[in-house]
Amino acid sequence: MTHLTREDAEARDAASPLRGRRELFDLPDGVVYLCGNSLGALPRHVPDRLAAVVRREWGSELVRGWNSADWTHLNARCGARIAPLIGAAPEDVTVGDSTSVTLFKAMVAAARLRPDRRVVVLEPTTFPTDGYVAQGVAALLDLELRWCDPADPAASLDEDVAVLALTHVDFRSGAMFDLPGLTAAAHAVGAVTLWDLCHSTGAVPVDLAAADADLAVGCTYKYLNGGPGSPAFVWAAPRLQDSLDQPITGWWGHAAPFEMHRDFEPAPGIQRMVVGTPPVLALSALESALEVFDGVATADLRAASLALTDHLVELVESRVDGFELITPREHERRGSQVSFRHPDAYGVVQALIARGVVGDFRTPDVARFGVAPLYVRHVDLWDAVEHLVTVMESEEHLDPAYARRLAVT
Ligand SMILES: Cc1ncc(COP(=O)(O)O)c(C=O)c1O
Ligand SMILES: Nc1c(O)cccc1C(=O)C[C@H](N)C(=O)O
Repeated sequence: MTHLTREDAEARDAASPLRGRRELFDLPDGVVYLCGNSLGALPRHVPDRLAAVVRREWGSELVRGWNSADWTHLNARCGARIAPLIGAAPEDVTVGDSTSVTLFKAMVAAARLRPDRRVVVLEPTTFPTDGYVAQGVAALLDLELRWCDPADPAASLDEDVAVLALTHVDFRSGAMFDLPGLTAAAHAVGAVTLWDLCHSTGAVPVDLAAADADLAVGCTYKYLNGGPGSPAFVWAAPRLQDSLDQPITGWWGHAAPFEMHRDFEPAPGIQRMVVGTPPVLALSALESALEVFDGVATADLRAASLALTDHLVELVESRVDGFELITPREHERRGSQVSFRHPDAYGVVQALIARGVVGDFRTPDVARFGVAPLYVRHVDLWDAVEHLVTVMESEEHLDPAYARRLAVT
């Protein structure tokens, strides 16, 4: 039995620099939400803001909204709000297409920065879309994929490598790569880096400028709470932007879209990564959602996330048996989730969901708990583990209703 109590958890929440932020979110009663690394929670003010965009900007303004509501600059406005969370200048980030499409554009552009080289290094346990997109890019540009050892990606670098493409925080284990160190190792052999920040941004601050990184992409529906399917962001170092040759040359990436010229001429800066008409409703929801980060220091975000994930590890390890931690214990190697292997992980996760503790399962045997520091409290973790103890003691996880099926989550 742990020496930790619910009162200790309450005291930790009261001392947290992020205390009170949870009130900005509309979370259902009785739910402990530990899946913000898949789909972030709904900020309370977003439904009214979105309704106003639909009624006033679209309904009343009609096509005039491009100017009167400044829809034209929504991509850039969202990018500017994300920038401080990734160590970027506001003008160096834009938002618009899905993560997979954005990865495709960025990977082609990255490879074209090194036209004399043929190898893309990536990691075999990366999120599937990253590998699939790389396979498509390799086929298109006649490149070779080199799957590195996740324990040592730098060992796969040599002077044939054009691009090192890594996901900063692993979706399954929550393990985090050394972004500055691997960026420097890639640069030492003349390669460029493409970082996927899907599982970092909004929970794990990064400093792309300080690391002298090259390109980065990330989704906005996880810790940025942009809503299901909200569009992804892309950043490129200012020193590279005017050399980026991305493959989907649409009119919104043109230097003068409304001049309607015959030939493509890329816009200056990061705008050239944009393709077509921005998804105004999705970007409006995202722009509004990002307000929950106003006044949040990135150091506080990280400190809160680490305190919470430490606490969750301690609670699980002291109160239940049979769960093998696969998330690194070292702070410098951990993102903002805690994952355990368990032979009945699928049933455990389903039994917890039935009790209102929403985490998720990842094949083959991983129970994954995302910790979004803006709205997950220490008491939530305490309550979640209380449920876990009951599930294991009463063997609810072995209920035939939880026999493993293919699920969308
Ligand atoms: C690392 C990573 N990359 C990409 C994606 C998703 O790409 P998309 O938004 O295109 O579905 C995810 C999660 O879905 C992810 O975890
Ligand atoms: N993007 C998702 C989706 O379209 C459906 C279901 C889940 C997702 C996710 O985001 C999964 C997530 N990237 C993961 O880390 O597993």
